[in-house]
Amino acid sequence: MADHILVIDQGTTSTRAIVFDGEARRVAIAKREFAQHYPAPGWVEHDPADIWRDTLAVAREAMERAARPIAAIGITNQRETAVVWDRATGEPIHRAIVWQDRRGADTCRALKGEEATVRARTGLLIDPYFSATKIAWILDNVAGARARAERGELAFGTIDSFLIHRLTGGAVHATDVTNASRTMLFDIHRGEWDEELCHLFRVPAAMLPQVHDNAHLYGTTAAGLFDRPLPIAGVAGDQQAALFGQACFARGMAKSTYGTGCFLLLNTGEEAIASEHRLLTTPAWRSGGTTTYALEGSIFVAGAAVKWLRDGLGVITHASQTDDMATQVPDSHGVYMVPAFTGLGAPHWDAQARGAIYGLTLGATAAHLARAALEAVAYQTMDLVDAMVADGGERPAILRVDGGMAANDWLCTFMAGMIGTPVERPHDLETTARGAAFHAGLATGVWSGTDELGRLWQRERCFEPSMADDRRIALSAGWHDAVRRTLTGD
Ligand SMILES: Nc1ncnc2c1ncn2[C@@H]1O[C@H](COP(=O)(O)OP(=O)(O)O)[C@@H](O)[C@H]1O
Ligand SMILES: O=P(O)(O)OC[C@H](O)CO
Repeated sequence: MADHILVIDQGTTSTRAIVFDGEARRVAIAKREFAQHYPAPGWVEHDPADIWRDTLAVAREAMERAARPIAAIGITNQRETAVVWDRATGEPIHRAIVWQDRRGADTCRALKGEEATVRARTGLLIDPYFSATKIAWILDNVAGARARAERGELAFGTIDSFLIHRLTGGAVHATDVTNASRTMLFDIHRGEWDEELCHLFRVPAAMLPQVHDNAHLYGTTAAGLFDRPLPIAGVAGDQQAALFGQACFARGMAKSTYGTGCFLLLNTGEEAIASEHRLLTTPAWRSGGTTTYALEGSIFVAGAAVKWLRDGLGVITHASQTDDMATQVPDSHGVYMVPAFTGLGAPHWDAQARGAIYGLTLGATAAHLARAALEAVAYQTMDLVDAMVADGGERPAILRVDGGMAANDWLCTFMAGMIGTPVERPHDLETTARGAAFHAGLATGVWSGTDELGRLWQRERCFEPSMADDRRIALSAGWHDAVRRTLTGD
């Protein structure tokens, strides 16, 4: 029996395809980076044609390298990013508006009075990060689009949905519960689209895809795309997929992914905890109609601050150098970096805040800046964990980390110290793709259930907390002072 799973991981800056074997080991990978478009300050767009072209290319390449029969396809993706296409031709009517895009800010500000309702139903805050205002913008700015959408001629989808549509030759318009939950149009308690929210955000319900469990037979790839038609059997937004891929199946387990940004998710079981600290409540997965929920803290800048040290300031040539630089100095010399380059996410949600560096003296060096950039990531993680605990979530006994930046040993050690919890790193840092593979493998009988999947998770290293309390308290106070000075109150 074929037991290999092909996962398409469509991220913000690259599209990857990874083949996993029946032991969830990676046997082949192919990757392509694609163009980012910034048509105006605060706007970010992707061309869906690029995404489709790269998806096909990397999927074919990875399958060829693996040279094994594929049992099923899993899809995981950057969330919230919105595509609107013509149902008749399958052609997008505008470029995709990316999750980082802030053009819906004015609309969101005008609707702030409705926040309590939106929060109660969707688990989200009113923010341009989510899809709803992006869809409305396309309908209002492409000639004739709104009328066509109302007549049912246009379809909306997040990237997973767009890819399912393309892969099935236009036969299927569907998404999964995790992607649906990031639109601001989905009631996470009833598990359905919400007509009133569609009305509020001016998105015709006729445009929306059907919503399914994560492990589900979404459709079969169209003839001619691959050697033979393949079932698409698992779909999840990338951060929820990472929680699943990190085998955080039990309530109280948490993972944090450090890529461009950082996303920390805590499994809260079948309870959808309403946050009082501006965290998001989000479905982690749905199986047999039963939803497991998570509390999510989203930080917009993590690895991006290190990238800025490299590309913006030129003080490093490779991201991994920050590990040695931070080790070289005994402390940050009083330097704090608040990486609010694109505003601050959870728990502050201050869209107008901008990055700041405090405490500079003539003694500050590039090593102190590098250390301050890494420390900021740990401080923000600490703030998220504290907010989750204050919301009634359990303090995670262990934090599992992944993503490119989790390769940084110094960061993992410092983070364990600041949050007072062991930080565990798995062998496979591609946990996002792994999570989608798990869903697809469950749907097709490659794996029997979460007990078996839990046994496939392998620890590479555990970083134990070893920081003295007085040091942690002093650093934390310095960080919070820096954040206070950065917030705009907007
Ligand atoms: N060893 C490292 N130390 C610090 N930062 C790193 C390291 N390796 C990668 N990064 C940062 O992590 C990010 C890359 O992680 P990745 O998971 O590939 O991101 P994404 O999928 O969001 O594009 C980059 O922003 C890079 O600056
Ligand atoms: O593409 P990534 O890995 O940066 O993830 C993006 C998130 O899904 C945005 O919510």
